[in-house]
Amino acid sequence: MNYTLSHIPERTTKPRDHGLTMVMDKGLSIRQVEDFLSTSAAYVDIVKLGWATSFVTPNLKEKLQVYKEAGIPVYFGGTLFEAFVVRKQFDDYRRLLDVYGLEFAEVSDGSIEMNLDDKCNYISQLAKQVTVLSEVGSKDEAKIIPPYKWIQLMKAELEAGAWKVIGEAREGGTVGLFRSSGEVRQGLVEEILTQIPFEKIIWEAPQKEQQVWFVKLLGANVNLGNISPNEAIPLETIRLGLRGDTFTHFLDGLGLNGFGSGH
Ligand SMILES: O=C(O)[C@H](CS(=O)(=O)O)OP(=O)(O)O
Repeated sequence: MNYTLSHIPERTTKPRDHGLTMVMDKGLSIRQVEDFLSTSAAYVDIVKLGWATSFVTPNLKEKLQVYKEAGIPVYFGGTLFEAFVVRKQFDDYRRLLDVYGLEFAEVSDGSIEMNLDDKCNYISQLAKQVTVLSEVGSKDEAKIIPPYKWIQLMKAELEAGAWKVIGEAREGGTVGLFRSSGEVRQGLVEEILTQIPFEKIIWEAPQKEQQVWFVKLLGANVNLGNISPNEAIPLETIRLGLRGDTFTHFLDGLGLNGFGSGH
């Protein structure tokens, strides 16, 4: 930090097990990645090259090298995994991870139908090779999965070897965990949390109001994903109670009583 400020919520430190910020890169150039990392590397734990953008991104190996030199692991979006699976190219996908030296992979079924046994099988096979993030939830806004089902899927996928489970929201934050308006499906989140430790879940929360909601519910060290590159620093200030949205939320807990009512 640039200067000293007392009473700041405690943050986990890198390499973090929780309190993760997952940024979605949807096609940054190498120069943009260098600029992004020069300001934000300290606040980014893992980067997803969104959906199948890695298929068409130029200079992919060089770009991955830039992230590697910054010590930030990268993985390809779950949609790419699904694109390989529907084409019966799972073995090619496994080889691809090695060719690009990736240490993380996402398993998802947001765009296709996949039964849980098959999904768990993919997770356990990939877990022998890389660290697996598995995503729960559909990209189809008409497909509402009831809370008990989210819990059942998350439990099974963690047991199959996923390091974390990701709650689906897409780039816009309007499906899965959220209503089409972007409002959090609060009952769903609360029910999930009765069964799954919060440290095991990465909540996709691309909108500021969604990030604020989760930080208020679960604290500075909640795992948040699908953060856009230019929102990594703003998110860190939200986590630390240094933006208006969470400023008063943290005061009492930090021993700064009596300032929480807006004066
Ligand atoms: O689900 C996601 O966050 C993304 C991006 S979007 O759905 O295409 O907007 O997909 P993923 O394949 O996990 O990157």
